[in-house]
Amino acid sequence: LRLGSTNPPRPHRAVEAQAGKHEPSTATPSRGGSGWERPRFTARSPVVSCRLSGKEHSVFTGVAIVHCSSKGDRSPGIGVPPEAERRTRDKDTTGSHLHGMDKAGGYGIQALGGMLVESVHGDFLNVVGFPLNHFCKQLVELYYPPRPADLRQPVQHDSIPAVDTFEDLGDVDGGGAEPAQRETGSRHEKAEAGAAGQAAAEAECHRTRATLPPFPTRLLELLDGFKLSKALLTACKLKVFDWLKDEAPQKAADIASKVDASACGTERLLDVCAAMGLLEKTEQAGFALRIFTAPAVFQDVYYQSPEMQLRFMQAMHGVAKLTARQVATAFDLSRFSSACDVGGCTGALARELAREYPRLHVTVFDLPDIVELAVHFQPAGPQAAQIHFAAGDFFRDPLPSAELYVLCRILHDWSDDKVHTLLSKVAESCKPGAGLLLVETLLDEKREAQGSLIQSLNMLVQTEGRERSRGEYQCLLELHGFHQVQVVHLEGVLDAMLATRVAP
Ligand SMILES: C[S@@+](CC[C@H](N)C(=O)[O-])C[C@H]1O[C@@H](n2cnc3c(N)ncnc32)[C@H](O)[C@@H]1O
Repeated sequence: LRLGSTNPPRPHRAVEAQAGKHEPSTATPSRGGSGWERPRFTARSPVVSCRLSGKEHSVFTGVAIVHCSSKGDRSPGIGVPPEAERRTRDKDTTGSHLHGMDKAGGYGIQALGGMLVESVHGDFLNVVGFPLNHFCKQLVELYYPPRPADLRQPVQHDSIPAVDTFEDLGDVDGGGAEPAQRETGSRHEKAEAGAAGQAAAEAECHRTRATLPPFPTRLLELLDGFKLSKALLTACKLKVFDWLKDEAPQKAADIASKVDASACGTERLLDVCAAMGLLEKTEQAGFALRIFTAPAVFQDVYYQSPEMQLRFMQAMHGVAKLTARQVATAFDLSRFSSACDVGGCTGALARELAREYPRLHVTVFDLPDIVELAVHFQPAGPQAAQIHFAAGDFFRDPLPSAELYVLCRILHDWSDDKVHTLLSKVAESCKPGAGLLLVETLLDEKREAQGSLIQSLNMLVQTEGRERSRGEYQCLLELHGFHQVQVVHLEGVLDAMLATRVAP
């Protein structure tokens, strides 16, 4: 697929001069019963072209112009105006393919869908469905707020100013807030008026700056993120990482010749990969693949500072509150009188267990710092007397004794070795007949569920863990003496498994 889009519909003089050169050869969609307005051509045309069976097909969609001129507030993703689509289908046998293309926005080309896209003509963000028009207007409001005098004479904003006219907003044609200077009076008068005008403008500028909101850094980070993902896809497509896989560091020029790309472009691409931490760059040796040898440890990732700890707890608390009731009621746990929620964080699940089983006493076991902060998450209520907190490290310290152990979203954080260590500790603490309630997202056996595979990749990037299938968990449980495994799929992504400890 090749996707094309157009940028601002308002003509900039420099671009206007070229208008016509890029006008589409196909007819423009006219206003019909479909609600689409006739687009006005100003500069480049929004063209979607696709290569199918080696043949290039270009389709005029009217995407950006139609939306910008009629609605004014959102530029869409790829969306083919119904009439344009019909025209093209009538003319071309690629109708079904085009139908696929008009869903390109839905495939999320900014994310994994980007893998389908060979190249983008025009503005990537416009193809994605970035609300460019709205965005530009907001920028203008941020940096060029209208003066009271301008507000009295409303400016017709039938469209956004072209992006490349932003620096020129003082120009009347540019549609900005600064009115043009009038040519009146003698040279001397003009010079005086000019100086006074400039002083006033500077004072105005200082005042405006002082009241400006902070620079939108997050927005720029977001844009950088889009660009980084495209750079990464390009590097993968050129097989840069494959060329570096088994070899010593290489100079950009050597890789350029292997991937058949320009030396300068390849060097920039490799620099971006190095900045992302995927390659290592040394001036003498060149670029080498970065080997991730030391997997991250949970605390190092999430608990780097007290602020991060608290933020993580807040996130966990929110998620746990959403799922706690389902977890607590997945099985009948009324035969247990004591439970230990291992890695129970803020105690959100403990509270739901206590509410559901009024004779159950629950100990929440977590790291000392977390237990200390957990007080901030405890609401008053009748369950409070059923819940206690105990601090410790579940790899090193003895676990509180209980008839039921709960491991909710714990094992997926850890490597197989660590999971064995933890399960053997739980098994040691259990008497025969004790229960183990395991809550995780089970990978489907064929590993086809994209969502959980992506989640599994996420676990690897963020921790040393991974998601596992029902079979894998069952093997782990049985290896540690837990049998009679029952599984319940909860609404959403979680699954609950209940197993019973048998006599060793
Ligand atoms: C992913 S959270 C799950 C929290 C909770 N079980 C839930 O499902 O919402 C993992 C929890 O394990 C705790 N944890 C991590 N390493 C630990 C350790 N070595 N000893 C005790 N708790 C630990 C963390 O502090 C955190 O509360």
